[in-house]
Amino acid sequence: MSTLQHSMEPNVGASQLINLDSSDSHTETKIKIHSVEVETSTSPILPEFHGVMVDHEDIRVEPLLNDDGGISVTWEDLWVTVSDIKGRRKRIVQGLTGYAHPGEVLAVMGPSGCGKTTLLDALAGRLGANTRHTGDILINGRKQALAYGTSAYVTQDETLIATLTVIEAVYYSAQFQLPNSMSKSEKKEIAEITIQEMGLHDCMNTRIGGWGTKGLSGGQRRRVSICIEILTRPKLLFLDEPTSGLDSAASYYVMSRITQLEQREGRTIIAAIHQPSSEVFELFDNLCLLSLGRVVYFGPASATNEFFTSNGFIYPTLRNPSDQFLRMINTDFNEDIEHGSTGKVAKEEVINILVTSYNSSDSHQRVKRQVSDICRKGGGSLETSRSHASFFTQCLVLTKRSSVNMSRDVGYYWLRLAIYVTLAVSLGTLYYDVGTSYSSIQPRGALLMFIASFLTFMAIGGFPSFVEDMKVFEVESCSV
Ligand SMILES: Nc1ncnc2c1ncn2[C@@H]1O[C@H](COP(=O)(O)OP(=O)(O)OP(=O)(O)O)[C@@H](O)[C@H]1O
Repeated sequence: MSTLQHSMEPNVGASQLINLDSSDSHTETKIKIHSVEVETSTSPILPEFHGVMVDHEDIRVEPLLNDDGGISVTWEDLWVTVSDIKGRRKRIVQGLTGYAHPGEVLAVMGPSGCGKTTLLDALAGRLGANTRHTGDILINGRKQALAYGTSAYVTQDETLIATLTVIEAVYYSAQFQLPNSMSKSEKKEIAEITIQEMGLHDCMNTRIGGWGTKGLSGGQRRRVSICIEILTRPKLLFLDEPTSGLDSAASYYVMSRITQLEQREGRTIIAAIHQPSSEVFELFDNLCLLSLGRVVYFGPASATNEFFTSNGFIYPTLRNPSDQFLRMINTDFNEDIEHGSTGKVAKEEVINILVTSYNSSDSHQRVKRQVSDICRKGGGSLETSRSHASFFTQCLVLTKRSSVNMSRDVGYYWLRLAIYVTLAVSLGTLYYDVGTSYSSIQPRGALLMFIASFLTFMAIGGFPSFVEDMKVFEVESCSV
């Protein structure tokens, strides 16, 4: 047993390095705190932890209240179904219960198609029209909508304007997301700092690129998307595959910068992630492991290994743990898994064993307790509204951005301009001096008809660009 010497600030997140004074050796040890369950007569808010006697082995600090305006999200018995073309309903996620605290990263992991994105969409209120959900999704213990700018969602697919440079894309976004009370230079500074935080300073002036034009690499584009979403410093951040397309070093740097922000600003982060390296995995506070839409495990990420081992699934210690347990619960490929007591078992059986074990485990009871505690105690009051740029500024910035985009798109703008000029000269020559007599009515009518039909057909050529713009509009209108 040791004494927790360090007093924690109210807005400090759960993953903090604190000094622990070991009473017997008098040596200072740095430990990472995941969560603490301490029963005291005082409030369990973090600042009350002065001098509490806690177990050295597994100290867990779980802030139950967030008076600093942090956001706790809970979901209880969440089911999401989707209707197929025959009208039958297919279950995508089945009876999920969990929570995400301010100052913590919750990683949602599982094989492809297990329902990670669907869970994020349900929590963010972005489910599609053909999906239905039941169960409670609560923000700080209440059913409430989040104000503008308090949450952000980085989707799996990037919707960026290919012709813009990195700084332009982020700065334009800053101009219409950040409030009018900020000066242009402040907005630019925030854009530049955010770009630097995501390690993109070397390619600030590189065009994003896209179909037909090479620009940023896939991983860099991913980071630009993250930059744009974190500009408003949202309290709740959903990240769908933030590290896809990144090499392991870049994944680590991106995730560690995101977690630094989360610790500094008491942000709640829920990230669906495919295959993190061991180092990235260590950055997660809690893990929600899904398979076939069911929870296989929910709890501290650091205790996942123990959960699998206690259920008879042992994997080599020197391998990346997430690779190992994701392989065990992936039903897309047939492979029997070594099970301690019964020899080899099929993947479906592995999942059944794990789901049954989790449902009857202490971890599951702890999650339920946490959810009901959060719901009972609620949380700090949420911001009712955050200001953003006025309608007029938004129109101005979007018009400017659109003009820059079009002027850089040779096919869309300059080629058309050349065609129009050529056509105007040709038609002008053909119909030059048609006169003003009755006989000139017919050539005038023909000219008008030709111009009208030509412009209509030319407008169809702009359709692909319009579709791209609509994608950007959809993403931006969801976040603004
Ligand atoms: N709107 C929808 N209509 C039909 N099926 C859907 C819909 N949304 C999700 N699904 C199905 O639900 C399952 C889970 O999809 P989801 O995108 O949540 O998986 P995921 O775990 O995020 O996968 P990945 O890691 O490959 O992105 C998939 O089989 C998918 O086809």
